[in-house]
Amino acid sequence: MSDIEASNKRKHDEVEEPSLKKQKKEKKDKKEKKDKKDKKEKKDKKEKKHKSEKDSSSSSSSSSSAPTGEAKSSHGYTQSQELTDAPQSDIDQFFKDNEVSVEDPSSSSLRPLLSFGQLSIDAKIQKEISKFPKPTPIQAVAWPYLLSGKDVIGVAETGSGKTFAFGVPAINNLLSNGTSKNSGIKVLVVSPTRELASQTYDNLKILTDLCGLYCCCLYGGVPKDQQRKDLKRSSVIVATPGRLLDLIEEGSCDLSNVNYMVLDEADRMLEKGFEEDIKRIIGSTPTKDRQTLMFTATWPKEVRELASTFMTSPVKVSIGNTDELSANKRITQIVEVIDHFSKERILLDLLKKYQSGSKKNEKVLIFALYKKEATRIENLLKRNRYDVAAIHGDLSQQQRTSALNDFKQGKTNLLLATDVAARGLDIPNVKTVINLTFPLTVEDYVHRIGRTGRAGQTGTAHTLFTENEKHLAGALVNVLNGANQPVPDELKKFGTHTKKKEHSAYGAFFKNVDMSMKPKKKTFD
Ligand SMILES: Nc1ncnc2c1ncn2[C@@H]1O[C@H](COP(=O)(O)OP(=O)(O)OP(=O)(O)O)[C@@H](O)[C@H]1O
Repeated sequence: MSDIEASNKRKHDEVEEPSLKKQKKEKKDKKEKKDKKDKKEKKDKKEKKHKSEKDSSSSSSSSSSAPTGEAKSSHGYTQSQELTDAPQSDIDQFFKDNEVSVEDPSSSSLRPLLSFGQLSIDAKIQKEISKFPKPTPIQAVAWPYLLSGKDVIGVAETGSGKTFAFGVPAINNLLSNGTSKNSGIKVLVVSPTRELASQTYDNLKILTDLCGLYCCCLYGGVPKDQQRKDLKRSSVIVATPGRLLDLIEEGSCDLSNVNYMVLDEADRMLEKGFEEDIKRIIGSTPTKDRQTLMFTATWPKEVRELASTFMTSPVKVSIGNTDELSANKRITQIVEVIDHFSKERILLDLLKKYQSGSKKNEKVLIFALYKKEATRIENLLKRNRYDVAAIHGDLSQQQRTSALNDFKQGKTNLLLATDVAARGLDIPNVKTVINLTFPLTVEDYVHRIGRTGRAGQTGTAHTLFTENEKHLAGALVNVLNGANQPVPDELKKFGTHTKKKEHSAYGAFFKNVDMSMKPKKKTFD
């Protein structure tokens, strides 16, 4: 199977595709849409004019130095007196310790929140979030900009609290804008997989429940009826693209009131294959006064230009050196170069190593690349009397959900998954990730191993690497070096040539993008 076929196959595992029926309906609606489009174009012209006036009113300079103490107030955010009074040396130290970099076209230089006490938001949300000792760096730096109404690109390592980084301002902004149950959908979070959408929903629901608002989760593989009902009263939705488009096109989901939109795992959502869906979804939200957020742990140059077309003067907040692809440094990475045919025997040896004796009950997550491989390995493990749960695209949604829950709750300590589980999933206490087959990209590798070592913990990732993946050896060596991990000689033998990642839309002609450039605006019907 070619890489492209495999990649497309994988995407089918992960994202709900709009149905054929819908495509027919689309044709029928085309004429109607054209009439609407003419009207909309007129409206958009006016909005564009308004936006470019807004953009040009802000300076285009950018800064990555620690902001100074002057009290700031904009769009409902006022810097607390405590933060204003904090010595500049504390702010400088925070920037240094956490390798923070901020590129802010409007030079608003908002100080990071060094404690929850410096955050002035709704008391109920404040109380809930204060169950943690302090904001994580991405929360500390992004919150002031998000509460100020800025578009933000947030890049920080796996397991660093990005969900609340975008979730807390989302719900607080709803409250400060006086949102009620009848205000329509105001907040939209788009996620690449059903499991991640559901997890993000669980997190946001904690906050909306506290505030008397409703949140709902839209994904495929389950009936639509309940989702249609939930949509009627929800202010916040978390959705996978396919089901969301289905519900938009049948008229059950109206995004025209959305003013806060998040692309979670943004680089994945902007990849070819999802790009068209994302354009259609964004095209259903208002262009004017929409705050747009992109969050991820990996931000390849290839997607940055496309991202900028959806955003207005975004502030880019990075924790760590995010210009280079980098992995969480608390994860011990072991890479073993092996012969393809010895994989299964080595896997059984690794399970003895990572799940026996005092480690008997430790959670291990195994990644395979294809559904067929996952099924074959699941059978192998069962034959060897391992109690293994599995998540991949050949299983029903009910089977996927119950496998993940069993693993989360520790009912089973071994989970076998395809890349459907690579991004975002926050599973407590995964001690070891085994990459049985290397993923298609090194970005996916960083996300896969990020299922361990979350929220300040440590973990181990053991990766089997074969000659079939030698074109990724150079990029993997860079990730290992960046995290001070040993590089096996056998890996170096493949050479350290790094194959440039091609964007399927821009191909070999892709240009690296200057983030200080003014965004170009595209309008979608
Ligand atoms: N301020 C905080 N202090 C400590 N833990 C936190 C804090 N905020 C969130 N967490 C916890 O950290 C864990 C990881 O958070 P989250 O899932 O949001 O990570 P992420 O950065 O989105 O990871 P990924 O890149 O894999 O999607 C969660 O269990 C979450 O509850």
